[in-house]
Amino acid sequence: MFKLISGKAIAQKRQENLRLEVENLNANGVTPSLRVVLVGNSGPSEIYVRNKARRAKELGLDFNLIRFDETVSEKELIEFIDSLNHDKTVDAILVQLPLPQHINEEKVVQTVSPNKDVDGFSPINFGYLWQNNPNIIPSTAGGIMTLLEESDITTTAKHVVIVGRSNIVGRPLGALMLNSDATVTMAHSKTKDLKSITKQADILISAVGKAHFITADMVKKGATVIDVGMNRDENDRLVGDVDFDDVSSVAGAMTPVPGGVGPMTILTLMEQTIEIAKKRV
Ligand SMILES: NC(=O)C1=CN([C@@H]2O[C@H](COP(=O)(O)OP(=O)(O)OC[C@H]3O[C@@H](n4cnc5c(N)ncnc54)[C@H](OP(=O)(O)O)[C@@H]3O)[C@@H](O)[C@H]2O)C=CC1
Ligand SMILES: Nc1nc(=O)c2c([nH]1)NC[C@@H]1CN(c3ccc(C(=O)N[C@@H](CCC(=O)O)C(=O)O)cc3)C=[N+]21
Ligand SMILES: [Mg+2]
Repeated sequence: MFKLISGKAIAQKRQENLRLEVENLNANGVTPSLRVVLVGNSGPSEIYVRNKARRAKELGLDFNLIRFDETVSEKELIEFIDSLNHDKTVDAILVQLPLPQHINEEKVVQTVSPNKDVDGFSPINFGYLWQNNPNIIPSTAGGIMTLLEESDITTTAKHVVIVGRSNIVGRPLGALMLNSDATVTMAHSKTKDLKSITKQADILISAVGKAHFITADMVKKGATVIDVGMNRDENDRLVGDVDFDDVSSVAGAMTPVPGGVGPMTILTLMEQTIEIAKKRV
């Protein structure tokens, strides 16, 4: 038995409730507002921005994308973020990553006020998460937890293997899985004999950024496989990290790309923007 997990369908279903919450806030004179800062351009960031703008519009959020040229100075960027921190009409701030080489990413992330840090990347929110006392959490990791919940896939006592340890995906997901009583293994580019580790996973999550990276020989029969990757293949098609046709013959459940984790990331971002805005009522 094989189950295709549609993040798209789950996100659509939950968005209906969100719309009602926004109506409720509107009745109280509050329109949740989100500001997205994008420096230069990268493929995955452009997809993210486009889809966020669409969902925000459907929900009636006050959404604004602020683009900076790749050559913007660190100082100018930080001053701009600080102006958003002080703007009372702004609930939530998201700075798209990665940033260009000449800009210190840590410094920029630390500039975002923890109260408006809808990505959950600020050290305060990251710390809360790792103390099992989460406040605002990173959207992709949060979206994956919702996706599993909605698919009745439990995490307690499961062996969860996460490939990738970035601050955006792998690390926060490791914390959430640990908080949810999974036994967690985090693998990365220095991991020895990766296949022997991924083969142990009841739930395997790939956040590497390489097309066809996960193949059937790396997956235990019946395992759940979650594909975070956003890559272009040889034919310039959008694909994940998982070799879908190969792995679907052994996995028990799997997310597609597109239509898997991506829509859940956006849903979670919208949910958290609305949560922050509720504090204004
Ligand atoms: N769908 C969504 O909502 C989202 C999708 N993405 C996509 O997910 C992918 C990962 O993103 P992100 O976490 O930002 O990427 P990063 O490049 O920051 O991290 C990649 C991770 O993969 C590890 N890695 C690289 N090569 C190997 C290897 N051969 N074996 C094992 N591990 C390896 C790296 O290890 P090391 O740390 O040792 O370098 C690193 O930890 C990208 O395709 C991105 O576009 C990202 C965010 C959201
Ligand atoms: N601060 C920050 N936070 C992030 O969460 C972040 C980031 N920077 N930088 C870029 C990556 C990438 N990312 C995506 C989110 C959703 C889709 C998405 O909507 N995917 C659709 C694509 C469908 C399509 O339009 O083709 C899907 O998978 O179905 C893609 C990529 C978030 N990231
Ligand atoms: Mg940099």
